[in-house]
Amino acid sequence: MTHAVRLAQYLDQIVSRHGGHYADVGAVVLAIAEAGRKLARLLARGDLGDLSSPARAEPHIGRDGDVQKAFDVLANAMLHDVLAASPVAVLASEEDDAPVVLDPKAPLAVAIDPLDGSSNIDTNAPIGTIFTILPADPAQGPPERSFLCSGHAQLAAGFLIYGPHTALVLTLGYGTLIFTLDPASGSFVSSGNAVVIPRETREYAINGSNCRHWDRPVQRYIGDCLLGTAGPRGADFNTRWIASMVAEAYRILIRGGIYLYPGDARETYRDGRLRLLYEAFPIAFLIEQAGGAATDGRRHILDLVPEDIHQRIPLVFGAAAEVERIIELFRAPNTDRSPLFGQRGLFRQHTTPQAMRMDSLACP
Ligand SMILES: O=P(O)(O)OC[C@H]1O[C@](O)(COP(=O)(O)O)[C@@H](O)[C@@H]1O
Ligand SMILES: [Mg+2]
Ligand SMILES: [Mg+2]
Repeated sequence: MTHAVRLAQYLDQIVSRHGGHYADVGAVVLAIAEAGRKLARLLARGDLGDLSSPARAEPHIGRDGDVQKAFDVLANAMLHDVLAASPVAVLASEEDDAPVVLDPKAPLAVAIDPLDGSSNIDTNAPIGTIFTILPADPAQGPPERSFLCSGHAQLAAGFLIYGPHTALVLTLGYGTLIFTLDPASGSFVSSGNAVVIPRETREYAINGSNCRHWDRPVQRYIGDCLLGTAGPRGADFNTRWIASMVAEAYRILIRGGIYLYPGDARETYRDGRLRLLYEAFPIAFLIEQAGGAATDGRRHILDLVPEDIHQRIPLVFGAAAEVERIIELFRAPNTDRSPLFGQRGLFRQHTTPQAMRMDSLACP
């Protein structure tokens, strides 16, 4: 039997059970939660005025074609402020080209996606803030060095989700817990029960508009799901796509499922869309601590080491049995091909994804 626990209490418990070095980690988590509380209050107003508009008159278009919104910039500035007053040596952010040194003598490095799913600000769909906390590299090297280590180095990771309610999903390596914000008291409170993702699922999330660009193993996996009870899976699948990874991850933590943002044949999407350091690493840590799995198709996400703080990575996470199935399809993509993607199927088989053309689509 577990009891409701406040965030600060939980962090104290971790310190007393697992060591004093978690005190600094706890201070950083509380600082991020404080910024999240303020962001949630702002978003709850609804009318954000210019905050949901492009950040500049000459819109800054990112490498993936995204326009940086004024709210992306505001969220980044708010997180910088709280983390500058925390034991953080260096901060990397999706919104900053290079890491920013805060307190060179401090023990921790933090990487953030200040606003995930920011294309959804106007639509009232859930969006969030993702973070990972790592040990700072004590050597006086270039600031990015602290971030160029494997995902196993993470001391803590989490995300805030700003939806119908605000919640903080957190792991310090001792299970994944969800803390819900009580707007009356301002406290984040958890039931104390660790989250468990079922191994099996019949629900997947992927941006299906990119199907003609996908690599064969992904086409095969989705094709089998689409065939439902008539196909090799022998079961009907449900599909979801919110275009906000925190919202998809939250749903998977609550009721299971699998999320895919694979690499594809488009020039700028060979490595997918999501960033290894501040999107894939924290989500993989949270999902694995909840009994799920995360891969780029071939390797475990947490085994990877970024070469660059903004490096992208194909990302598949969620129900462990489905993630294993995807890894198996990448290992042996041609065995027992799905009829949906065969010669007379929905998508004709091409030797390379680049060779696929629109005229190869034939609606069933
Ligand atoms: O618009 P697409 O290609 O479907 O991509 C949506 C994905 O991109 C993201 O919005 C990327 O995150 P940012 O909003 O932080 O750039 C994910 O949250 C989401 O799953
Ligand atoms: Mg993001
Ligand atoms: Mg973002």
